Amino acid sequence: MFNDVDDLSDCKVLLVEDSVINQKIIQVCLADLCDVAVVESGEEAIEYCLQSAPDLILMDWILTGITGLEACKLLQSKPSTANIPVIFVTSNVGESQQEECWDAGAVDFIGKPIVARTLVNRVKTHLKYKKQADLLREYSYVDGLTGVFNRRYFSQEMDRHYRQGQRANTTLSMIILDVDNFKKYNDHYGHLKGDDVLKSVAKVLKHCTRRPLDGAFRYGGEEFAVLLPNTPKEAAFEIAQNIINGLHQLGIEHAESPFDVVTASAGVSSTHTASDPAELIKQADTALYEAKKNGRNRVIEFSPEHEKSI
Ligand SMILES: Nc1nc2c(ncn2[C@@H]2O[C@H](COP(=O)(O)OP(=O)(O)OP(=O)(O)O)[C@@H](O)[C@H]2O)c(=O)[nH]1
Repeated sequence: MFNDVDDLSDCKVLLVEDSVINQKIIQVCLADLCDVAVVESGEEAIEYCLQSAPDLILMDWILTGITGLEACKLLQSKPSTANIPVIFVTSNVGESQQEECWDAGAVDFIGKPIVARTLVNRVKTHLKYKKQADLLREYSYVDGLTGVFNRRYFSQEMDRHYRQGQRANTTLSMIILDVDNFKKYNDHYGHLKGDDVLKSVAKVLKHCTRRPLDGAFRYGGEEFAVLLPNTPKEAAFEIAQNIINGLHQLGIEHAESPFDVVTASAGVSSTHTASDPAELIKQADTALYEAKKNGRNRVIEFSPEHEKSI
């Protein structure tokens, strides 16, 4: 899992330094290790990090405008930048300055004048830590069998997208999808073949949800969820239909199904009718129940009528 952390060439270090000579020295030292971007002030550093987070920041202490220490504290206070490790590069290495570095949230400091080997080794060590932490976070969010996100991440993403949709006044839609007659499939073909079916479903989901904010999740055993931020229910219905058709067209033999191939059913809901995340999920589930009741291999969009029929 961690074999690829030794290659740091895809890592980006942001150097916050207003001395051109120091910029050049550090860039030359790190040239063979990783990518280095340079900004000259704390304000620019914060703006840069909000656009695209680097893997590590090398921060000068004394800068024009806010100090490096203040910039570090500001970065630590924002959820989207708090994970970026900051190393101070400073000639202020007295005891009280070191205390201030730690208090500001820095992970390390490097004294000036710079010793090339120390700089390279410290940067290498912290980039490796960062890469390992990123990988662990990614793995803890991904379902091991299917490669789509897991249910824990679904809960986080649901909350985040719901709140974002409320703020921006946009519609969040969701799909819940369940493989049809899957117990019979497992009983007939065996559990391993069943696992292959789940992998195929995940592939179709990934193929049909391509916008950057769309997310596909394994919601339960043979149940999947799709979150579609900024997507009206009509468009969500179409995406669900594409998924159902896509799976049907794979033509995976299912001798125990009336369709002869593996199919799935889906329920669609949106914040047009749901007023909180729990209701959004419940409504998609209700619509899925209707799809199963109406013969399977189909998509049903939630309607308040369904609640009366339960
Ligand atoms: N192979 C495999 N099977 C799983 C996994 N998770 C859940 N299942 C199986 O999925 C089946 C779901 O069965 P049911 O809930 O009865 O649903 P169904 O047979 O698909 O029937 P309908 O949903 O009504 O069409 C059970 O047999 C579970 O054991 C998994 O990770 N791999």
